[in-house]
Amino acid sequence: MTVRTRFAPSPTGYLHLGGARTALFSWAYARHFGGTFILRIEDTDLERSTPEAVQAILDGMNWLGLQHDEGPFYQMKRMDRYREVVAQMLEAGNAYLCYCTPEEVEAMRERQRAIGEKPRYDGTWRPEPGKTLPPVPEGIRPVVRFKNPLDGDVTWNDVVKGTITISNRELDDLVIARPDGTPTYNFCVAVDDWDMRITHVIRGDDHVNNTPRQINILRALGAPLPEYGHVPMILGADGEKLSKRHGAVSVMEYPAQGFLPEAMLNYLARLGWSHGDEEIFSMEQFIQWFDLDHLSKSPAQFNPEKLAWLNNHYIRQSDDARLAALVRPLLEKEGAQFDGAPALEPVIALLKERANTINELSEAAMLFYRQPRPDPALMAQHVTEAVRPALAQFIGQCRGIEWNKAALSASMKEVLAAHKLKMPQLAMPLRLLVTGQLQTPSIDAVLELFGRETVLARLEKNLG
Ligand SMILES: Nc1ncnc2c1ncn2[C@@H]1O[C@H](COP(=O)(O)OP(=O)(O)OP(=O)(O)O)[C@@H](O)[C@H]1O
Repeated sequence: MTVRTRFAPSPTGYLHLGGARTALFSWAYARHFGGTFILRIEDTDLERSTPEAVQAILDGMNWLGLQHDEGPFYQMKRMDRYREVVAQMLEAGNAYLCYCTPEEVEAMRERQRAIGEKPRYDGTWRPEPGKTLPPVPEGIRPVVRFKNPLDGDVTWNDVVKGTITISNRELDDLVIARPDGTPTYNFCVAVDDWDMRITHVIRGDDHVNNTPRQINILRALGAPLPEYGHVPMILGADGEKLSKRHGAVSVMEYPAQGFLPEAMLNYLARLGWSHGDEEIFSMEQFIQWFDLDHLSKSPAQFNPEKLAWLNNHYIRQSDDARLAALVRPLLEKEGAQFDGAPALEPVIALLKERANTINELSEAAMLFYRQPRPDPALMAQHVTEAVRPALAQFIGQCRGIEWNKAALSASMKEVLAAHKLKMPQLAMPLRLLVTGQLQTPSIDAVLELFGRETVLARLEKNLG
């Protein structure tokens, strides 16, 4: 059997980390078994679905590299198929027309609530052998209801949660088509999973309540049942379920903030799944390891610090050319001047250790691409009369040394010894004069990158 999994978001907003993590598990399960991963857009909620949200989902999946093998299938394009199945179910007696108005259904529920019963459809229009149905009222367009079994249980062996049993008495005769003929959610999902030959439905556990309804519909259709695995929810830092309606951030905010897709994937993979103590792994490794046995049964909370830590790891691992290509447009936006400035790649190499995001890397790199404007108060504090002679000697030595980190460091040490100063007394004014700021990576490395002519020009200009 070929494993076939699907991710089935509704385009009622962007893709957030909770949905993306669930998509990742579904994708990885298919990849692990050399199976097929299907993308299905559940766009039947016409009021809330938008083309922009569809695009946002596709963009998010694409950024993460969660390529689908089939689809995207759009439910709105499958209406004829749903109507066909509704007709078949009516024909087979698995569904029936119900002429109750919404007001009558509400009144029915009120009565049940009043006597302390769980509100449910009372079966007025449900055909049973020997039962006489009420006369069909004039001018009412009926809904179609599914003839849910009255007794017994629905049991499935959830691949994440273990055995789950729901009594059929808990389940109403679900409306599967509205008065205008449009099909409803659980019905469409069941037909789709059947038609798309889904073998494993891996989805968030917010869907557990839908599963017995879908199983009953699939059974009535004579369709094979997929395995179901309900993965725990991802909670936001506030402990609430991440949700579009609850202000969760779009996956696409993360590239904008300077996160790398491999860091995000690694982070998401560990949200609710583990392989021993492994924290850092590639997607190839993840696909090889991924199974449904090591999923956590409790919700996982989003932890921005851990994501930042992983991003820093992947930034350090990335080659400088790739990082430079990501950083350059950000620098350009900040008005960076590249003429006569150090090449970007060695700058990246110097700074990437400490950057948690590409944006931080870009901010740090600006040091090399703007004119320094040392603050006069800081100048007065650091460029004192006591250090000026030392600076003058250093400038003099700069002409005669080889221009590299080791030679610069040796030259500075010589100046310190001659003037009985400590390193910060020379390094701080040098930083201020050459870069305009006090916080930089090690001064010898910074000076090396700027190059002899720029360093001397800036020292001479800013020393006045
Ligand atoms: N916070 C979450 N954690 C894990 N999975 C989630 C989360 N929110 C949604 N999912 C899962 O993502 C998949 C796609 O969901 P869908 O796009 O329909 O979101 P939704 O359930 O409408 O979410 P929302 O509550 O944000 O509107 C489903 O399998 C759903 O269970």
